[in-house]
Amino acid sequence: MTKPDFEKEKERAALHAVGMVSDGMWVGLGSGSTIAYAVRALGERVACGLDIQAVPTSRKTRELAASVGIPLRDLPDATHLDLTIDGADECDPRLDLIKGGGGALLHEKIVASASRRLVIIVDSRKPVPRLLHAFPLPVEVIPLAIGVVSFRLRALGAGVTLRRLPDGTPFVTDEGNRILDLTFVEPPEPTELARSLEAIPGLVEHGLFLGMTSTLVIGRNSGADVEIRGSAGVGEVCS
Ligand SMILES: O=C[C@H](O)[C@H](O)[C@H](O)COP(=O)(O)O
Repeated sequence: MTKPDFEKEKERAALHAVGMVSDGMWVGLGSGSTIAYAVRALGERVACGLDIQAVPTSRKTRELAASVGIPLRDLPDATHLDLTIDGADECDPRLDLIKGGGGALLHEKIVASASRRLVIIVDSRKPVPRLLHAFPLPVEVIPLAIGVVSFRLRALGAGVTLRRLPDGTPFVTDEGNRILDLTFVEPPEPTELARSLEAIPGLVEHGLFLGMTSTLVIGRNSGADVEIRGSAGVGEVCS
């Protein structure tokens, strides 16, 4: 059996999602390696005359989008968006997600929450039967609350790890916060966990995106290019 080409899957999912964008839209751009394919493809459509405004969710996405000529708006300028394209670390059959593997969950959740449609693009490794059984759940915490928040997270049954860079220094988010990665020996129900996390002062946001996804696009290697879950919808493609 041939080994799956996950980069090909990401690209196929990204191309499909970019086909859903049409003239006049305000488009949210997520973060991560899968989104990079979408940003480059969107840049090609902009070069062909597609007229959009885009709101990036991280410094990295902003830089890439600017480099391919996508017109950009800042998050404070946005009130609502037509469509957001983003990646995910895990997605379950209800299209609920874990996000934040790259540490961009706070801006991503604000943009997703302001979007009429959230289109999630993933490769075939991301769909799982249940969340919280494999990928650690990222939460963003203000630096001075790290001790207090960690204590309360452990009381909820979580294993807590401060995310660090390869040189050992703490990872710092675009908002100057820290990321704690949570693991569970006995994974809780995501909705209940989300409620508990939202009640902890100093915990700014968590990576559970529940009930937000409109469409999940899974890139495939063989057969059809993509598998769609949730609502479909394809716009024009630049030739
Ligand atoms: O913080 C990062 C984001 O939530 C990403 O969308 C997520 O980690 C997926 O990234 P990738 O496409 O690189 O797997």
